[in-house]
Amino acid sequence: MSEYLIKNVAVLGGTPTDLLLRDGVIADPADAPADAEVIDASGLIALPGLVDLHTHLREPGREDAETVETGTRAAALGGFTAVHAMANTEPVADTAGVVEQVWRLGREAGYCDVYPVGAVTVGLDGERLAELGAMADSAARVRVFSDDGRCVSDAVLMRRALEYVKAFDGVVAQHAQEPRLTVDAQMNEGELSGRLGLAGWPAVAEEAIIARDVLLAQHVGSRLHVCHVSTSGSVELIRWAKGKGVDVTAEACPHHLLLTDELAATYDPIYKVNPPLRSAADVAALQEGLADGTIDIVATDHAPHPHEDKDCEWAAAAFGMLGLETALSIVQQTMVDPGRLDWAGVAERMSYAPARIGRVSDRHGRPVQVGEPANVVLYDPGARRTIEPSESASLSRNTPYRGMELPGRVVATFLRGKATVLDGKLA
Ligand SMILES: NC(=O)N[C@@H](CC(=O)O)C(=O)O
Ligand SMILES: [Zn+2]
Ligand SMILES: [Zn+2]
Repeated sequence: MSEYLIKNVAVLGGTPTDLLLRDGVIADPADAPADAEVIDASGLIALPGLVDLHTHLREPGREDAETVETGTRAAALGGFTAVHAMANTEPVADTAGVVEQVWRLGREAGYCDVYPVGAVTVGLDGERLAELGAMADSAARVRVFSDDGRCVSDAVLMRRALEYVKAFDGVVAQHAQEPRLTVDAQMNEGELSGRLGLAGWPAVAEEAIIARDVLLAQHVGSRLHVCHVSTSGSVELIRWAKGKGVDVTAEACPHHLLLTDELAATYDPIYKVNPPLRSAADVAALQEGLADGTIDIVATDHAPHPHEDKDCEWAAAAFGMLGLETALSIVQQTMVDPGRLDWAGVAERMSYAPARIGRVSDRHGRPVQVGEPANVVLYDPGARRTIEPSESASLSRNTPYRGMELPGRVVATFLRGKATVLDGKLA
C-alpha cells in the first residue's frame, strides 16, 4: 500500500502542516520514507473522514437505483469513509442475514465502511418488532435501528423498541411522520400548497411524533435519534427535550438547510422529498439549530431513484433526492461561508458526532492527528463547481442541484490510509 506524505494541509482549517499516512494510520511526517507519494495540499483543508448516519444504498432489491458499490463510490467522492445504510431495501433489512449481506457487500466494494441500519419492525410494517438482538449480535454489529421511509407510529411498539435496544446500547432513529396527518401529502402545508393544489403536509405531523418520542425516551431512559428534522417547531421541541436532559440527538439534511417549498411551484418532482422542503423560516431555524448544537449532525438522506420514478407528474413521483456528493458543499455554502460554523464545527457535525451516535467511534469520527486511523478527506474550499448529474457516481440522477454552482471540492479521500479518491476522481 502506498504511503502518502501530505504537505501544507490546513487541518480543520488551521495552520498548514504535514501529515503522513502509513500502515492505515496517521504517522509522524518526520518518518516519511523517500518513496512516499507526496501530495501538495497547499490551499486545502483536512477533515476527518465524514460519517453519514442516513444513506439509502437500495441493495438488495433496487439495484436499478443504486448498489452498495455505486452508492459507496458516491460516498467516497463526497468525502465519506463510513455510511449507515438504511433498512428500507427489498427484502427489508430486518434479519441478521440481510444486514450481514449488506455489510459484506460494503467490505467487498472497499470504498467506505458500510454499517447497516436494522429495521425496527418486521417488513417495516409497524406491527411486530424485528429481531433486533440478532442483528446487534451479527457480524454487522447493528446499533442503529430505523423503519425510515415509515414512522414507528404505534406508541407501544416505539416504547418497546426503545426499551429493547438499551440492552446493546442501540438507538432508534425515528422517521417522524404521523401517518394519519399526511395521507396523500405531497408538499409542505401552507398558502402555497393550497395555491398549487397539492395536498399539504403539516409541520405538526412531524412535531407531534417528536414530542411523543422524546417523552417516551425520557420515560424509559433510552436513546432516541430523530431523522431529517425539517421544521422550526421540531427544533424547538428538541431544544426543550435536551434542556430536560432527554438523551435525544437529531439530524438535518443538506437540502433542508438550503432549499425551500417555493421550488414546488415548478412542479418538478426533483424537489419532492420526505419530509418536504419547508419555508424560509424553517430553513433559518434549522441553520440556527445546527449552529448551536440543538441539531447534532448533518445526514444526507441520499435517496436515489431511477428516472422512471422521478420523470413523471408530481403526485406520482417517488420521494427523495441524492445527497452524498454534494453534502459538504451545501454545508459550506449554508453554514461555513456565512460564518455560522467553522471547520471544527463541520468535523463535529459530519464526522465525530454521527460516529458517536452510530457507535462506530472506535474506527471513525476521530481527530486528524498522529496515531489515529487514516480516515481523512482533503477538501478545497476555494474551488467552485457546477453540478452536472451525469457526472455522479450514483446510478441515479435525481440531484436537486443540477446546474447550480456550489463552493468546494473533495480532492482526496483516504480510508485507513488507502486512497478511495485522488485528484477529485475515484482512485
Ligand atoms: N427521504 C425520502 O424522500 N425518501 C427516502 C425515505 C425516507 O428517508 O423517508 C427513500 O427511501 O427514498
Ligand atoms: Zn425518512
Ligand atoms: Zn431516508
